[in-house]
Amino acid sequence: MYAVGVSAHYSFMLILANVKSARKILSLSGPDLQRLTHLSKSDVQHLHTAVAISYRRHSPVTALQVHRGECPSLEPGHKLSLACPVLDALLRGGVPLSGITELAGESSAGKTQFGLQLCLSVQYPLAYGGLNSGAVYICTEDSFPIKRLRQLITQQARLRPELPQALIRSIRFSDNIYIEHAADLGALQACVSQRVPILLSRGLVRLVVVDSVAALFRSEFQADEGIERARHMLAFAATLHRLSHNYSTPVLCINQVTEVMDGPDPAHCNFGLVDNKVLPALGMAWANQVMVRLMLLRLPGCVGTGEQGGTSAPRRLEVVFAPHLPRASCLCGVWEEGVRGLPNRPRSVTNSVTKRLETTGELGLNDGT
Ligand SMILES: Nc1ncnc2c1ncn2[C@@H]1O[C@H](COP(=O)(O)OP(=O)(O)OP(=O)(O)O)[C@@H](O)[C@H]1O
Repeated sequence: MYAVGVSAHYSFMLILANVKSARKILSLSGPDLQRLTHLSKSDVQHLHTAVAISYRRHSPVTALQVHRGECPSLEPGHKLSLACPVLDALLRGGVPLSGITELAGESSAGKTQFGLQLCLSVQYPLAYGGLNSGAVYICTEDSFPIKRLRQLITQQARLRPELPQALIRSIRFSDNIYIEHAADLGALQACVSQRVPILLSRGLVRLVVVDSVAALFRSEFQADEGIERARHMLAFAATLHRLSHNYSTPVLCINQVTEVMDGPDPAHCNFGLVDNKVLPALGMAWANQVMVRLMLLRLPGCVGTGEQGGTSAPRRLEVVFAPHLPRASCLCGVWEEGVRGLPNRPRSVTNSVTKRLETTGELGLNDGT
């Protein structure tokens, strides 16, 4: 199919030359197109320009415009808030609007809790760190934790007391979260390449969460099918990148971890080895597709800064790599009302836990914030 603006004469010559798509026109050089269609040089130039213009989604933005903040569609500097000042400080504002952000961690580390919290945070107006839109949550493994989501919604006023309470009451959080289940890789690829773009293009969502990315790639390939697995993984990541960049939408991929059996390897340190024990799943092929890699590690003991005096197992959220962040970490916990970072030195950490965390060096890790 040709672009709007291609005249009947050009169409006739193109059909005769068996050039039947805009992609083919753009991939042929001027002289090649001239030779095949017998059009003049200026006609071919006009044809190339007409096809390129009608297929270009947005007009180009110069670096100067971005620098001056004259491109509102790019929302310069805006990030999706994690709904907690400590966590936002660690990530310098929150999750970036373009590129893949990965959150890896062991089972029960609290990865899904982060994903759910972002699905609520994205629904707030820009002024409160949201994107004024909904979220799509793609489950590949477990069923969607709907009860926990309902609980988090009812607890929003406690999690975010600084926000106008009327605003919190006015948002119909559960109406703006679209849940997808993908049981195999084919279903996952169909979901991200067919259904998710529709939600994004209609402005219904501006956050994509994949929970988890490792499950299907791990289960559908044997150990000797590494190349095939990498091929599928790159195709999947390319689709996510395209969606993220076209719609300026954060993509959060939750990942599992693998235990390192053969001792510490310094090469692993840059890719997420926490305490020389675990590494995010899916290897280097996947790591190269990720822009921001975060690790969540559950620590022993308990901390208590829950709104109603509740306690939580402490966690450490660590920036493993990101182009705009130093390697840093902070302590956090999961309470009934959601996930919260703990200020630099949490006063409410019980004495024994404080001692244990101090001896293991877990406290005072807010080095980069
Ligand atoms: N209502 C709640 N109140 C307090 N803490 C909770 C609540 N619900 C969940 N949690 C905490 O969150 C943990 C589970 O977190 P989550 O389901 O996000 O783990 P996960 O990292 O996604 O694990 P998996 O990889 O197994 O899915 C629980 O162990 C608990 O510590």
